[in-house]
Amino acid sequence: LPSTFALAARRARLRASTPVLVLVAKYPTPGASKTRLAASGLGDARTAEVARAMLLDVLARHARAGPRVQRVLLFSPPDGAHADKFARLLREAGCAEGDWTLVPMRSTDARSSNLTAVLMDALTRVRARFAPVSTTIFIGADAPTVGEDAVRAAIVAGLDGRAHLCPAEDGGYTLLGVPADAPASIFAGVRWSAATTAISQAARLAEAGVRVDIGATFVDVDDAASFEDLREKLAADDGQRALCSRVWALIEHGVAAHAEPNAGAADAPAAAEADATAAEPLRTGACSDAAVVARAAQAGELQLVRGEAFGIGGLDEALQTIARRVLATRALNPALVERLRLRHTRGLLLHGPPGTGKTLAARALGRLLGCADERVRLVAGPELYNQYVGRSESNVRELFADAEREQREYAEAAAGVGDAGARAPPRLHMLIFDEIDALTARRADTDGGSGASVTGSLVLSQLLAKLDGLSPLNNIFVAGTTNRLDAIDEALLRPGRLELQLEIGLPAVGARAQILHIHTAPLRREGRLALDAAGLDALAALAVNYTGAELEAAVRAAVSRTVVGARRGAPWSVSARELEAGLRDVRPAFGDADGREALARMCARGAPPRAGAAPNDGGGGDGDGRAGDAEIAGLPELCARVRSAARGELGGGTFAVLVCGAGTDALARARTRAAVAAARAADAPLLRVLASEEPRLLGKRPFERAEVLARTVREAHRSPVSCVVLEHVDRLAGAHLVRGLPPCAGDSATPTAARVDFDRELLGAVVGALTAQPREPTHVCVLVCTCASDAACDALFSRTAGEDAFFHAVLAVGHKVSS
Ligand SMILES: Nc1ncnc2c1ncn2[C@@H]1O[C@H](COP(=O)(O)OP(=O)(O)OP(=O)(O)O)[C@@H](O)[C@H]1O
Repeated sequence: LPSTFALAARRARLRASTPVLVLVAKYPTPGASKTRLAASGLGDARTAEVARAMLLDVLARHARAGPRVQRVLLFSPPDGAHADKFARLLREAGCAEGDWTLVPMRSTDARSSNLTAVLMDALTRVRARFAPVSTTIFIGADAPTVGEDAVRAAIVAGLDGRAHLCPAEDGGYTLLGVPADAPASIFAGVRWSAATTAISQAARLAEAGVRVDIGATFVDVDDAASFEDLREKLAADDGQRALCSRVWALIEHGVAAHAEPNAGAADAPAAAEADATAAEPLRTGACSDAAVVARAAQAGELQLVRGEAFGIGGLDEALQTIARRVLATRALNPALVERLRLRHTRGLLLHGPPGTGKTLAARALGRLLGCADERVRLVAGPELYNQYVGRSESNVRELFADAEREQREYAEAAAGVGDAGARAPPRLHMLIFDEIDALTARRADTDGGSGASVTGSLVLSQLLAKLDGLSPLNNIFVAGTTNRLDAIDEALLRPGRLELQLEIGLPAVGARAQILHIHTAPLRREGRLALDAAGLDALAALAVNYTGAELEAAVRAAVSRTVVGARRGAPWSVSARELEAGLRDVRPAFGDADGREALARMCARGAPPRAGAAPNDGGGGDGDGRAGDAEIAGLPELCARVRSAARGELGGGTFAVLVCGAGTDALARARTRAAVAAARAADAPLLRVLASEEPRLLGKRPFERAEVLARTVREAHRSPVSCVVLEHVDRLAGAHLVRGLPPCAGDSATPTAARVDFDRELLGAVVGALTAQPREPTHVCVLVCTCASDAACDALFSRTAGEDAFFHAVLAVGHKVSS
């Protein structure tokens, strides 16, 4: 109760105080503002016009904000001449006398261009001038769509002592409401003009003990891409268009930026361009409470980590998890980290199919960690190998050398020996091992001590030694990417090594739309994309199982098609038709193209040897189990069940079908046709056919065959719906006939009949494939198996007796399965 009263009293006090809205604005002088937008082909004069129009819109829009709100125009350059110019702008915007108070921008230190100093000073002066002040809300002139609702939300949050932060789409922020109790130091150490500006600001607020509400996201215009985003937003929203009438008028009169912008950097309130300070890693600042660890990781702040700011689509959740696990402790003061004996997460392993953005995500993490590009090293696995004895291991040691040297110098300086200049904590280095499986294949898997395997093992041992030896100050972060988690030596995955492991799977439909949006952005900016967002969404729905890299390739293919198809000199733009054709040009690795070809070959094998029959007509059937194959009793019903299973009507999981039939050639063919029909009924976007006579299986040892089978099924499970045909499952399981013992005169041994036996390893692999369930509970995998001999079929059933749930559907072609 007392605390409830205290809170109510504070609220009442704050309600009686004045909220102040501070617009940070730089005068739109040609050549001196929005340099990146100007460089994008718009030119200095037009860019200044855009900047001016946005400033006028913002002034007019917020002049009408709530009656008790004080409005300050914090202007730069801060001289008398510009004060007059801004006064004229205010009149031009239709503002009444007193709507805005003109305050020249000033910084408290010699570096007048430092945005941190500018904002700290502004906060202190505003609080002194309008005391008592409740919330101080900073906005910029580059975000004309930031509205009254956002300002109101900031004022309300301030009454409860919370900050309110509206992110920009590029990782910066467009509005910050600072509550009355927050110190001005919340701006110290913020990384301005970066894709991590918003999260860095949120981390600083958390360190100061201020909770943050994350508000709506707005466009912050500073380059061609964001200007185009603004155009799209205004075009789609009548209300916003009316409130941003000046900038819209310019857009309507054909102002457009053209060249490829420098993506990724962000401005926080308008004057961010003026900030010349070097970006600092996220580990400065003072804090005194271990609870800040929890605060830094609180969900609100993590919403600020957006893949789009790094040109990554569909990986927001993965990036937020990485940020939570990796950034939270690194946002703390190193001294506190030492006192609390905290150990940062020092390693990350991203695994998943090729081309899904694992390397992109690892690089984005480097930027989130404030690692300058020269301190991020991308190492391709095989690059480290050297034929000379010991060279490969020394290559590994060299990778760590710089970070270790900096760490040593710091430790020496702290102990009073060595160079005193090295007292600043060593900066973070990042190593990204691409295809780390090449480097660290499981030591047990390396075959029998060949030269290569011994080197691989030594390289891994060296890497493990280096990871274990990293000093507690943790000035190095190691990330690995792989397509084969199963091939990674477990020693590498232990805590303290690559302890955070995340799967980056095939992108779902929303993620595919985002990726297409990212890769078509340059076309859109150039006015060469004849497709809106809804069109891209429709395309994404078509591109089932395409990875990010394949979507990018499809866009490239569409551009080539359009350019080739366009008449010489005629204007061209990429349409939905070309993008669809581009998708068809790219064969997705997790698609059905290879499977369809294999199925067509199977279909040809299944055709009855009838004179004049087309190879693909399945002998009087079209192979889909609906119209033809009438002579195979039960096939239409089987196909109907498969279809319903593939649609998810029977729930997620593995759905196995066994088609048996042997004895005569006609039965064998009918069996093959039935399997093809069942596989086609599944109509799965991922289709694989594995036959025992497969070239990739021939001549292979049982464990290698088992591995191919396991990998095929594992990959199939990545797709929402998949179908794997195991032709001759009995042979895949290594079925063979064991001759019986004949009765023998004078011998006590009982005579036995011939029986079918299996290779234990292969049978294990087949049973494993039949029982394995996709990790995603909604994914469906249809396994269509054929069995080539009655005896093997019976044996397979007797082997799996009690577990006949293996086969959810059995079609016995021309004979009766005994089980
Ligand atoms: N999620 C994504 N968003 C945007 N682009 C993507 C995405 N995933 C992949 N791409 C595109 O594909 C290219 C390759 O991606 P990346 O190298 O990160 O994949 P990967 O998963 O590391 O592949 P590999 O396992 O083969 O190394 C990227 O440069 C990018 O253009």
